Amino acid sequence: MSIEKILTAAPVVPVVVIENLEDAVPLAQALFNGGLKTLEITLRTAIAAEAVKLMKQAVPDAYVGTGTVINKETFNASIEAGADFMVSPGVNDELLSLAKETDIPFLAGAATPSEVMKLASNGFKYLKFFPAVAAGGVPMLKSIAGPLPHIKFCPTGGINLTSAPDFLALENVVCVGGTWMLDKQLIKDKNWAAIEELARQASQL
Ligand SMILES: O=C(O)C(=O)C[C@H](O)[C@H](O)COP(=O)(O)O
Repeated sequence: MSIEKILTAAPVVPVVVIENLEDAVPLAQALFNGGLKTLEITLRTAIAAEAVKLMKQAVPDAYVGTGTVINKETFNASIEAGADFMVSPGVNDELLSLAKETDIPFLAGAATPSEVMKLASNGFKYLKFFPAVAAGGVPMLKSIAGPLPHIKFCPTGGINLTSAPDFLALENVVCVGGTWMLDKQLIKDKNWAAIEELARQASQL
């Protein structure tokens, strides 16, 4: 499986924080049925790895990956959970060497030209641009495309339904990450139909 295929399956990658394990499957189904084929599950909660396993079983056609992969522990937890891909908000040398040892696609994060260049020299062609809005948003990505047009990004961080199209219009953007379709109150109410509708809206961008 290539990171390109995973990132181009839909225009938006939902960045999911699972607070209750019982929400994992209906949430994944709602997102997938709404057209969001690639799901990033952040390893920020203790149950996240278990959630990834359940989601993969219940929605086998989705690409279910892990987010917040920041060290060896989260890297290994991702492998153990059977993640289809991994996402890091940045990168460090430990993660770089771990990523080379696995076939699981690894989406590393960068926020500056130097970070992009370092990852490009390590063979990365697709990167997470994080934190997208805080790090300069659309103008920053346009500037990076000047000297580094071959690197493609999934900008994430501060993007919403209104701003997503401006990012998606850029040549060097393949998809955006976001949380706006994961409305906390709707999840609390277990209103999966409404989440599916928000996902559908996002998938049609
Ligand atoms: O957990 C990680 O590894 C992250 O990189 C953080 C997420 O990408 C942001 O939490 C996105 O959240 P929004 O700003 O609401 O779009």
